[in-house]
Amino acid sequence: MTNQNVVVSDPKSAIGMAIAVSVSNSSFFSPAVPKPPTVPGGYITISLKKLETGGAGGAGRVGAWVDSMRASSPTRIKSTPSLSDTEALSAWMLHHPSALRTFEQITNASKGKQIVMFLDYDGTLSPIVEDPDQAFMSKEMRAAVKDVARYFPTAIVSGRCRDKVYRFVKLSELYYAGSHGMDIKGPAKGRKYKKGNQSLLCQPASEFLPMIDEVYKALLEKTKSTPGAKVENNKFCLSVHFRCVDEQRWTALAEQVRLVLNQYPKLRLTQGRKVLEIRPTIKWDKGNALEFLLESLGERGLTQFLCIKWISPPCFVFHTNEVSEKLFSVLIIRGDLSLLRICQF
Ligand SMILES: O=P(O)(O)OC[C@H]1O[C@H](O[C@H]2O[C@H](CO)[C@@H](O)[C@H](O)[C@H]2O)[C@H](O)[C@@H](O)[C@@H]1O
Repeated sequence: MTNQNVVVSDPKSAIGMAIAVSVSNSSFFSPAVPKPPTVPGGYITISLKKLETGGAGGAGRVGAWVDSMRASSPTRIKSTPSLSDTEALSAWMLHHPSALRTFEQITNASKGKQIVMFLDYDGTLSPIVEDPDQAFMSKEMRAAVKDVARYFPTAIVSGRCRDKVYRFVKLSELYYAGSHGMDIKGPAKGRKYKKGNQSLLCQPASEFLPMIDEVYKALLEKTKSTPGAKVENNKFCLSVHFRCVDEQRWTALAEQVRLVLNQYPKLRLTQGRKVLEIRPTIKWDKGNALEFLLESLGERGLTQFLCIKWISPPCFVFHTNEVSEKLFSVLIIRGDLSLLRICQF
């Protein structure tokens, strides 16, 4: 597994990095990068879609938004997977070799590296629920994360407001990157990875705070006539949830959002799971947050990393930061080890 050149491409997958890899002994990996299908007991990751905002021509644009809203499949656990789900899973597994058979290679690649753990929150540490304020994590999950953080620097990278994620997770020894990576803070507790007394803080979109606040109020007002719509203030970005909105009203909701956003060309719209996300146009996302955290760990004397990202669907991705990086990833669907697969992102 040598000479793998890693290119960080688009900011998505649940924690924000899609990575293209060229691998010399490519037989180890499958060439394409299909998304894992919906699997029994699992979730599907919805690709981030950049949706145009600003300018005229509202009707066509709203239509495109609504198409995209429809295309974002529900992420609830399916109790009875359909035949096509099962077929899609089998086809996907065929192209993704079992990680169990190459486990030695995986552990060899981790030798001499600092393991760093990156975790998503919604749909990974907590189940997807209708009310975003009720997305609690279980005691068991908290204990598991606490355990991991005893051994490796551990970060939670989320689209949510950092304080809110902290209130859910309640572990002061972790790194938190909220607002899609635009609000990063180092551990309040534990000096192991700290530089002197300095606590790490990075907020590259702080100039947008007043604008986000203003747009939050405008969206609250504009969408109040849409039953089920919920606007969430994530500090440096906003979410308009439509999980509980009747599909008949999605067009009206998209139009309400468009009317507000038309006044703010410095904001852009993206889409998550049953949610429209409004963010500053700055070139900063979860991938940048991940790189920033690795750099800052580097300044603290740690250099060779093996990053493990745990994303939705529950998945571990291993990523080293060696020059001409070696990268491979392993996808594990919770609860079924036979689904531990090598993937290429
Ligand atoms: O990029 P992420 O870290 O995955 O954040 C995306 C959104 O996550 C949260 O919403 C999602 O989870 C909710 C609770 O389970 C669910 O109700 C919602 O439908 C999901 O989209 C969060 O509340 C949003 O602000 C984030 O944009």
